Order: sequence, then structure tokens, then C-alpha cells
Amino acid sequence: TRARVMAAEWGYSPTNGPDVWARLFPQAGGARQSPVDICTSIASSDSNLEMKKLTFAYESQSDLRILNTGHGWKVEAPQSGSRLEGGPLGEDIYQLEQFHCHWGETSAEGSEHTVDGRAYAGELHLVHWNTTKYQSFAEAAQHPDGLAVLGVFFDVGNESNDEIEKIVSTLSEIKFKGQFTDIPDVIDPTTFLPSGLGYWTYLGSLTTPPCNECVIWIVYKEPITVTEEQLVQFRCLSACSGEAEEFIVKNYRPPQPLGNRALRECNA
Ligand SMILES: NS(=O)(=O)c1cccc(F)c1F
Ligand SMILES: [Zn+2]
Repeated sequence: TRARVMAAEWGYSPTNGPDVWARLFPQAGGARQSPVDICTSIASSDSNLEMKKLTFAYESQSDLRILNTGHGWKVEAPQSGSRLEGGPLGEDIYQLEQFHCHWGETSAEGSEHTVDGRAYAGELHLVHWNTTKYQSFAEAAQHPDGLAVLGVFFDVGNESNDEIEKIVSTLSEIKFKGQFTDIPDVIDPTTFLPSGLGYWTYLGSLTTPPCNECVIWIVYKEPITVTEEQLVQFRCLSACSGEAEEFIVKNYRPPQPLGNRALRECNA
């Protein structure tokens, strides 16, 4: 009932999960929601995208703050010197704000976007906002071209990902919701990107409440590799702030209808 959802925080369980978000967050029931299933046969190879290459420039930063949001971990990385532009982003420049990721109870699931119905073991999101047009991240999130999110799939393999390991090594310090710590290592967001830079792009939303329809999505085709052990560590985070232990074993939203949205691809 509404009372139950009202009482509980939104989350990913049957009583407060994606199926009931629209009761509390009307945008979650909109026509440009994310994630979506990427049906590769309908992706149009847009020569326009080929022309305007997607370019990015990030700074390496140390002492970035990592937070347990109760729905996962989030690294706050406001980088005034970073730039994401070109590709589907028109003439505007987008600046990195934060990055986080989504995972599942097992490695058979966990990504938010799926490719021809196939889920990956997880998905990293590098969240940027349009600094050409808007004065703040919060303002940008109220506009259809406000945010640009780079999605990178996780495949499970034998090599642990060194950059992800820098995140994993801090998780014991932020076991509970609301806890945060600084990552001592230097983090270079470029290292999260796959070597192959082909991507799909479409207009969508935040994949968590309030699900604002303000995101230009850019999802890389090539996954990066992490180890099962690294994902196991993600699942040890607690969704609660107190002694109670409710592990964040999954935090992905299932695919939403693409509707009549264009899905374009660029094989960089
Ligand atoms: N999962 S998500 O990348 O769509 C996302 C979630 C929360 C805040 C955001 F700004 C955001 F982009
Ligand atoms: Zn996300």
C-alpha cells in the first residue's frame, strides 16, 4: 500500500523497488526512462556521430570522497577541469560530477542496460553535467540535456581491475549508510574506460529516483574486466546506518520501454 511505500525509503526490494517507484516519483513512469535493453539490430549507425568524435579529458585526483549512499558507493569527483564533449552532446561541454556503480546478487546480472537481453555483471556510471548551459548540477538535472552519463559494463574475469581495487580497498571503512572516507590513491577516471570506444547513445533518465528525464546516455560497447572477489566486496556494503545488516546485494533497475526513442551507435 502507499503507506508502506511512503514509510520505507525507496530501494530494490519488492516493497520499495523499481515496480513501485512511480507511486512516489511520478517521473519514473515517464516515456524516456532508463535503463533500456539495447537492441543492436535497431541501433542506427549515425554518420553524424562519426563526424563529431566524443572527446573527454579528465584530471587525476587523490583524496576523492567515497560515500555509502545506502544504495551503493558513490565517489564525489567534481572536476572543473574535466571536459566531455562532441558525439551526441552538440556544442555543449559536460563536466564530471560523480561516479558510482550498479551490481547484482550474482554475476549473472547486475548491469542496468542490457544488450540484446543480455545482462553484464555490473555497470559503472560516470555522471557529468552541462556547464555550458547550467550553473549547477542540481539545476542541470531539471533539463532534458542537463546530464551526460557514460556507462561501462563489467565482465567477470581473472584480472582484477586496479582502479576498481582502489575503490574496493576503502569499502571496509564505509560499511554503513552515510559513512564516507577519502580514497588515498590517485584516481584517473580515464582508466575506467574500455580500450574500444564504440558506444550506443539515446535520451533517457536517472536510473534511480526521482528518475529525472535529463540524461544523454552514452553506453560503451566493450566491457571492462573485474574479478568476482571485487564484486563480492561491493555486496558487503550495508544499506542501513546502524548495527542491523542488510547488505546491498543488488542495486540495478531493470530495462524500461525504449518507446519511439532513437538508439544510435558510433563505432569510434
Ligand atoms: N544511475 S544514474 O547514473 O542514472 C544517476 C543516479 C543518481 C544521480 C545521478 F545524477 C545519476 F546520473
Ligand atoms: Zn547509475
